[in-house]
Amino acid sequence: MIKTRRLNIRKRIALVAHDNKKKDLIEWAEFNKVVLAKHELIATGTTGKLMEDQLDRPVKKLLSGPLGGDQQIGAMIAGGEIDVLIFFWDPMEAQPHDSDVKALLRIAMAWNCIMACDRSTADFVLTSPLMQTEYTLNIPDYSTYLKRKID
Ligand SMILES: O=C(CO)COP(=O)(O)O
Repeated sequence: MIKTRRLNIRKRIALVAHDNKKKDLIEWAEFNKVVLAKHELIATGTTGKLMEDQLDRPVKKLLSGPLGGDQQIGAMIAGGEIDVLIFFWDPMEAQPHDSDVKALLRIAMAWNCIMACDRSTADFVLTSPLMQTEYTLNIPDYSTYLKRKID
């Protein structure tokens, strides 16, 4: 049986950016302010504060990334509480919480979460007609894998 998840028209978008990428995310969010206004925003602590100031609207702020915010977003993805992840991670600088960053990227892949890690992909995601409709997301079927683990 194929498992699916129904995404509403109003998507729950998680926003996360590393320090060297925060300026990029702010500019991107300002450019896309009108579209973003139609959706619910969730973010790691510092990113969320910057987004609130820039967009002049409430953003659900979690802990700062290095203090557990990345893990909170990952848990929300696994729990079906995030529809889209916009994660501007820094490819040029190692982070003290690299293991959390990797875990977030991994769990997003594991759940087939819509994800963009740079401005061009984020633009393509946000302008997709699927953002303006309900959407049925297929959840990968790991039952064979799980069965193999139990056998
Ligand atoms: O570190 C982050 C993502 O890995 C982002 O966290 P902040 O938004 O709290 O800076």
